[in-house]
Amino acid sequence: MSPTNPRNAMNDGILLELDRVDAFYGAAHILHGLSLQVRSGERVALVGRNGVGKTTVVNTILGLASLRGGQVRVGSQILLRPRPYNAAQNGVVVVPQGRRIVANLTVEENLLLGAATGRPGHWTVPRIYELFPILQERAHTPGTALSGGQQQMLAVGRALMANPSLILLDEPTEGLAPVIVDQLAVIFNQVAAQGTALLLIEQNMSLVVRVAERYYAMAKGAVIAQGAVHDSRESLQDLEAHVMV
Ligand SMILES: Nc1ncnc2c1ncn2[C@@H]1O[C@H](COP(=O)(O)OP(=O)(O)OP(=O)(O)O)[C@@H](O)[C@H]1O
Repeated sequence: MSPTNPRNAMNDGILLELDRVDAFYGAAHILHGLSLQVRSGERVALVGRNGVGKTTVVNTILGLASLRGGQVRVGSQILLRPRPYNAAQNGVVVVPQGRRIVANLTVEENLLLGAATGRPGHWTVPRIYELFPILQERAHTPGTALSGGQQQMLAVGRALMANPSLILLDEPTEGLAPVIVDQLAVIFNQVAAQGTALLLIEQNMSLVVRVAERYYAMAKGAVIAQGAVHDSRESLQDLEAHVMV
């Protein structure tokens, strides 16, 4: 994309683009000329060891880390100073690390929070309950009374309620049992098949090879490798080399 030609920017299928981004927390320089792109309907993984800056990518998009070089684009909007609401307004929704379920709201109320942007689309409460029947069973339970895996399903359901074009998933399987990770792999593929693009930040490469079609690998605040992902042993080994400590 040429940043000087906004007319082309409208219809090129790019949902998210970081272009040579430098981002900081105070004086701490975390992202160094980082570029990545997600297009309509893509399933992209962002991988790398602890502390390389993956969550800072999300925080930069949300304006929670300071963007001091390069630019961020969400949907057709180029953001020189991103604010937390810009992403959701442009169809890019985050499932944050740690899930952040609202404690004093029920499961259903947490889901309805996700619809606050008012974007119309496929996803409604009944459709979320079809995807996650356990959430319907527990609809009137406080959200934080759910198990870790169920809270992750609620966080994904809440994000879908915004009818996003792209969901950013920040380490969605952290701390979850393998059987729950398997269920989430199926769910993420169903969501993608319905047309929503995914940016999956993950340390569990067995999940990445089942969900993603291409990847970016980060080290020290920059992208150091990128390529295709296949559901194969070779691809798994290739990806694991980027996250092994
Ligand atoms: N609010 C903050 N202020 C200053 N430095 C921070 C802040 N948050 C994170 N950092 C630092 O920024 C760097 C990148 O952190 P970040 O959370 O983006 O990494 P990550 O790749 O997401 O790691 P993890 O997998 O552990 O979440 C780390 O060195 C971290 O200590």
